[in-house]
Amino acid sequence: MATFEQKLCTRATLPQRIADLPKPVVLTNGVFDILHRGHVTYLAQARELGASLVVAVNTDASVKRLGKGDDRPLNTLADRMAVLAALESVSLVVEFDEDTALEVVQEARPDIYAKGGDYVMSAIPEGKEVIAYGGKAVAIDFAHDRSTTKLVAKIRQFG
Ligand SMILES: Nc1ncnc2c1ncn2[C@@H]1O[C@H](COP(=O)(O)OP(=O)(O)OP(=O)(O)O)[C@@H](O)[C@H]1O
Ligand SMILES: O=P(O)(O)O[C@@H]1O[C@H]([C@H](O)CO)[C@@H](O)[C@H](O)[C@@H]1O
Repeated sequence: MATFEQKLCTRATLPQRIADLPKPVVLTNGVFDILHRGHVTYLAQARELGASLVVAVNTDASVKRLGKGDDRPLNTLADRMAVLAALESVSLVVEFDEDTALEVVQEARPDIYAKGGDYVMSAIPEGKEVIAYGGKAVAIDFAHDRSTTKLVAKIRQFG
């Protein structure tokens, strides 16, 4: 097993694994189907908000329910998690099968919840929850105009 795979974490062990991380802990969530520059910049900025970064990743079934397209995700959960775990900015990677990461936030109780600037913190369940228990919710501005959907469209153009 590659060393970075030690960052992969089950839901059952999440609270204990978080207890062992340097504080403050930042948590974010998402699909991360084809990783791009926007993602890695955003994750590095999220990590800089604290001392550790936990990434909760949508299962393949929960991605399907998000309506990004019948062919999504292109990369399986196991592959998306492994790629994220290999990043220097990332401390732990966990999956979630619910429609939102609210339950993960309730189990993990991060000091800081971060999401890309396409979300309004006070409008999403994860942001509301962190604010309610006295944590911080931070929307990080987009540094690069990139998206997995755009990349897929570009690839299809030449297919
Ligand atoms: N270009 C970007 N800059 C900064 N943050 C981003 C960027 N793209 C996505 N993010 C953030 O990364 C997280 C995961 O995003 P997501 O997987 O939805 O990326 P995406 O490329 O927009 O995907 P898709 O095109 O499939 O919707 C979200 O919190 C999102 O806000
Ligand atoms: O990668 P995405 O599409 O930005 O990730 C989604 O974020 C949603 C957000 O946290 C608002 O609740 C979440 O609900 C969804 O399950 C995806 O993780």
